[in-house]
Amino acid sequence: MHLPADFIQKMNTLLQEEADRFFATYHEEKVSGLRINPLKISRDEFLRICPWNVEAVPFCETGFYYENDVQPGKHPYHAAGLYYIQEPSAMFVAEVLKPSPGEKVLDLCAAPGGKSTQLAAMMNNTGFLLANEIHPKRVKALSENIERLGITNTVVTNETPEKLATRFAGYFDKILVDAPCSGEGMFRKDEEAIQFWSCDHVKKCAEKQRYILEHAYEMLKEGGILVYSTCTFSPEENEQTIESFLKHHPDMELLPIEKTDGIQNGVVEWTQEGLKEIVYTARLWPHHLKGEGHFVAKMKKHGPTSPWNGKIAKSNVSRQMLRDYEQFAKTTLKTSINRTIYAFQHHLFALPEDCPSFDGLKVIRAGLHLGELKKNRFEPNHALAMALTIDDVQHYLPLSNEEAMKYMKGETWHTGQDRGWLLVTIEDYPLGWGKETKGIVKNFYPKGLRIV
Ligand SMILES: C[S@@+](CC[C@H](N)C(=O)[O-])C[C@H]1O[C@@H](n2cnc3c(N)ncnc32)[C@H](O)[C@@H]1O
Repeated sequence: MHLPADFIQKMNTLLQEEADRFFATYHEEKVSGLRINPLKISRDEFLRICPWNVEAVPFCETGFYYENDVQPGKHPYHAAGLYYIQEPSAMFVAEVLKPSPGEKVLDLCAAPGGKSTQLAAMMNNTGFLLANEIHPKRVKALSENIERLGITNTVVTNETPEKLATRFAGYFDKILVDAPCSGEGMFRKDEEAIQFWSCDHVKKCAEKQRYILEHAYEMLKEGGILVYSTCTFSPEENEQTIESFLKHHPDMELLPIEKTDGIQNGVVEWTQEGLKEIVYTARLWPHHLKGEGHFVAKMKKHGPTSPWNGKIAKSNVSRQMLRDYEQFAKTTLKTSINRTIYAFQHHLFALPEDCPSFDGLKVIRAGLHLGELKKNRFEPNHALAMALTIDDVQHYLPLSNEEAMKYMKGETWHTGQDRGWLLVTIEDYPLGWGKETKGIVKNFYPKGLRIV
């Protein structure tokens, strides 16, 4: 691995006698992790069915290390949303924000969704999570991950922080800014981050982070909590970004983060003006724990903030649309969806609780995508399958691991029965829909997700 000379010099100056231990980690193997999805599976159940050797991540209750020679991302359990592949240090960030069920939460820089999926699970799919991503390509991956993990309390948008701030001033209980950064902490995993790195890039990232934080501040309610994180080592993007933000916002208080298992304090000497409380922030270093580099700061807003004065979204579904959906629900489901139902053209969505109106925003996913009305027939969406359990449906088709791989390739099934919509499952966890007519199950696994 060829590290930039300026980076080596900078880290030597910052770390001094620790530098050798730090650089030695670049000769070690990367660590790989997955985080189970408690919306679908418990820790004990996962350990019962898990086909690989795994070891608990000490600073995240739902996190596990796995060995580098296995590929959990290719197993049907991944397609069933039982876990999310995530770099272990990154798992600590959502643990610091720790939203509760029923809260209003914003993940401002959310793609591909590692932290959003963790936050939604902590909220137990209740309340309202806005997962936003500015990049139009990256937002698709975010939306797919929200779907795969069976998340129903989340609206995914593709907006700038500025535009969101005009709509959500004073709205959120909790906000995460997992900022775009120079990615120094990911050099072991991501060669591209090395190619991109320069002292100038670090400076530009720091400017961008300040702009994003300003808008996050506007959207936080009085008493609200803001967590800022990066996956870089540079003080300009970490201690100094936070020091400068706090200087401009004296009503924001830096809160101590509890540190265990090798997590270190932020460094006062790396600030510009010697802010003592910066030790409350957390640094995750690859030479102190099993994970890559991360920085996390937690802050509380004390200043008076005008309460949000926007509108709540109302159902716009016609009687006919509702009748068509109910016809499907009566024959296929054993559960009812007790949320506001909203139509975008022919598509129906079940909105999160007390969902604000999002007219005029670029919405990629509005809560749970129920399905589409096609010539007075309702066709369920893959997202609905992913949010159900076998107890929620009239009929399901249990598959073995080998059969599940065939399903994910798009194969049809001969069953000899005629039961209509079936939830296709592995180990009782949904993989998608099949429609059984005259003995044959047509495959509704989305074409874009199929394996070749
Ligand atoms: C560190 S990544 C987020 C990772 C994500 N939170 C996760 O856990 O999967 C930072 C994200 O910020 C986005 N971003 C870049 N510029 C931005 C800006 N000006 N405002 C908001 N987000 C931005 C990037 O496209 C990128 O997806």
